[in-house]
Amino acid sequence: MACLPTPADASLSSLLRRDPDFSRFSCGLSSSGAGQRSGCALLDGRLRCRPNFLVIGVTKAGTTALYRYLRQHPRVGASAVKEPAYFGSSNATTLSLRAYLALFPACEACARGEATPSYAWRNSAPAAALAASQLLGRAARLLMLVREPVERAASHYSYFRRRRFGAARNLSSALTAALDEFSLCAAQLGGLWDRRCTYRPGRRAAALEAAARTGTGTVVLPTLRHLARGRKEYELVQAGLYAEHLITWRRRFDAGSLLVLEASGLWSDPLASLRRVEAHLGLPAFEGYALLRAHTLPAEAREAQAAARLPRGRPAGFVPVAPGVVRRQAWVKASGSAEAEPLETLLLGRLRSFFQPHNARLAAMTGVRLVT
Ligand SMILES: Nc1ncnc2c1ncn2[C@@H]1O[C@H](COP(=O)(O)OS(=O)(=O)O)[C@@H](OP(=O)(O)O)[C@H]1O
Repeated sequence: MACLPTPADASLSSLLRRDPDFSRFSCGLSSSGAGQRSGCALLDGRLRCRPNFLVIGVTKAGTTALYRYLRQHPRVGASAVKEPAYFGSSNATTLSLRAYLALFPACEACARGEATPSYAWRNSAPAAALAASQLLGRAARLLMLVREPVERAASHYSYFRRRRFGAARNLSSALTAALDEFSLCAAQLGGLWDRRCTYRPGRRAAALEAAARTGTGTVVLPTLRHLARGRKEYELVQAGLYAEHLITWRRRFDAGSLLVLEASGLWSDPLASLRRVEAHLGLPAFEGYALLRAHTLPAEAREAQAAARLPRGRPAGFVPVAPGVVRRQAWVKASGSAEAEPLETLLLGRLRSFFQPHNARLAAMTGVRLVT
């Protein structure tokens, strides 16, 4: 009887190793051909089904809206909570497999899935991709929403501010700190850019330091040491390195498993995006979506909506909003005041040259073009 394979890389797969239900569930799957196809098996006498799709990210690119749309489709069994954050986590609060599977309806013929926007890009992304491929199989479907990275970072920063994460006083200083950290990391690890700076740069710094102490490695500048403290500002830029994250996830899943969608497309023409999602998940087209409105829209966007000729029956939240309008909205929110916080030309130039090669790689890999 073939069960889930033993993880090849034990250090990455502690989640899989420490939960005995993994082997029991996977053996149950393997014992019946039908179960294997549907991804459902008996676990302690109850039918449990693994997800067969994941919305892996990215944070602040409209994942809540996509999850809410998917919940409406009659053939989708979405998880009972939006962000179980099951894969990749190694702390004690991680859900057990049993609790995770209990989030999904035991519908053998439906597409079951969840949306955890941090799967794609966090330091734990390589571990999450491996664990997800081991539970779901390499042919599972993945969806990743991307958003112009500066706009995304501004939205993310406004969330940090509300939660009092990070030390930066405003969006500009947060982004400056993040860019400085990346430059330092890249400079110390060699070359203008180094993929090793994408995940756990602090760990790299500590390893280099240890090597330097024993005389076998490079001396690390003290300035890089603070990366080991996992500063939140770093995440503002880290999450926007979409091509790097794609490479990480593509390594673990079949070619064609991953669909990348642009957030602004989901917002401006949700039905067109949802048709692509349905096709990717092998679902029939659903005609009954209740279209969601944007959570918040700035006054300019509301005026633009009012002035626009709306297609009959389409709610106002879905009129395309000019990129500049959305961008200003994010900056207003990030600054926490009614006044927009314009980013200085110098900083914008730095951000553009930082993200440009990443955006170009994303375009080459997926055809999705983001202009910073
Ligand atoms: N329909 C529509 N139109 C315009 N904007 C929309 C829409 N749906 C979601 N959003 C914006 O998406 C941002 C939230 O993204 P997420 O749901 O992925 O956030 S989270 O990671 O789950 O916290 C958040 O962006 P900001 O407003 O810039 O913060 C939402 O306003």
